[in-house]
Amino acid sequence: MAESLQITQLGNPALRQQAQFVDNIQDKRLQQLIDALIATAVASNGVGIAAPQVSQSFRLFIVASRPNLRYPNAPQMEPTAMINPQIIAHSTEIVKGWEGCLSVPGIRGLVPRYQTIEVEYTSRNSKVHRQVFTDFVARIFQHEYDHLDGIVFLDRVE
Ligand SMILES: O=C(NO)N[C@@H](Cc1ccccc1)C(=O)O
Ligand SMILES: [Zn+2]
Repeated sequence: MAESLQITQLGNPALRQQAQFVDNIQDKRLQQLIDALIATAVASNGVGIAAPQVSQSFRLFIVASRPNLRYPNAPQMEPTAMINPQIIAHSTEIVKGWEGCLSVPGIRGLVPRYQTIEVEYTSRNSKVHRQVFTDFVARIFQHEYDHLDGIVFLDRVE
């Protein structure tokens, strides 16, 4: 298991950068960053983490939903690296749900998100995926996707 990295906190400008498109997915350093992000999410009991949260301004995040103390009813899934992700379509339905952020410790907020989204992303083996996510996994995706544009959940709390 790779070592986990220090998480950039709110107030650090690195969290507000516009992250850059990933050109070479097979680059060794990028693959090591993916391993470190997964280790960091697991070590922090997170269900997701985005590269800007370790001050790496790449359009890359991990979605790692699994039931844990912080989100006991989270669905179980394999931690998945999503590279150059896009939201292709979304439901009109919007639902509010509680979110936290590893970069904003100790604070939760009620955040409106699309209930269902159709997404496209490239996985770490350079395969392009198109999938539909709903409810909590859709929420995590939208939360991480925001980080790639320097947006944090507090910006969306009504
Ligand atoms: O800070 C992050 N990811 O950026 N991690 C959050 C992700 C998250 C997203 C949406 C709802 C709940 C939780 C976490 O608490 O694991
Ligand atoms: Zn976050």
